[in-house]
Amino acid sequence: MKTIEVVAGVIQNGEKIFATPRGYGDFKGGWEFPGGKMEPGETREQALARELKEELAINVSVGSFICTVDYDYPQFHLTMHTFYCTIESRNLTLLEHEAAKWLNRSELHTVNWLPADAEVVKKLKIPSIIDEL
Ligand SMILES: Nc1nc2c([nH]c(=O)n2[C@H]2C[C@H](O)[C@@H](COP(=O)(O)OP(=O)(O)OP(=O)(O)O)O2)c(=O)[nH]1
Repeated sequence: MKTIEVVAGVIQNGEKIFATPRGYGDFKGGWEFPGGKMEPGETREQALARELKEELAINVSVGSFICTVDYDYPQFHLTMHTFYCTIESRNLTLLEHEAAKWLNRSELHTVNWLPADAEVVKKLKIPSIIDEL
C-alpha cells in the first residue's frame, strides 16, 4: 500500500485551537488540522509553514512536536507528523477550506475528526506540563 507523509499544525491562539473540515476529496467534511504533503528536501517544519501559508494565508511559528500518527486508510497508509503552531491573530483566510472553528480543549470532541486526527485530539485533551510551557 502506498504511504503518504503529511505534516499538520495544531494552531493555537490563546486558549483556542483551530479546526477545519476538509473542503474536497474522499474525506470532504471530516475535520482536520490543516497541513499537507511534504516535498522533497523540506524539513517537516518548512513543509508545515509552507502549507499553512498556502491554505490559510498566515505566517506561523512552528513550535514543539506533538506526535506522529500512523493510520491505515483503505486506500493508503498515512504517516502524519503534528506540531504546535502559533499565530499573532485569529485572522485567517480560508483559501482551501469552507469552514473553520476555534475550539477550547474541552470542546474538541464537538466536531467529527478524521480518524487519524482523533489520535492527536486524544493527546491534546490531556495536556502534559511540557505542552503548557
Ligand atoms: N492535511 C491533512 N491531511 C490529513 C489529516 N488527517 C488525515 O487523515 N489527512 C489525510 C487526508 C489526505 O488524503 C492526506 C494528505 O493530505 P493533503 O492535505 O496533502 O491532501 P490532498 O491529498 O488533498 O493533497 P493535494 O492533492 O492537494 O496535494 O492526509 C490532517 O489532519 N491534515
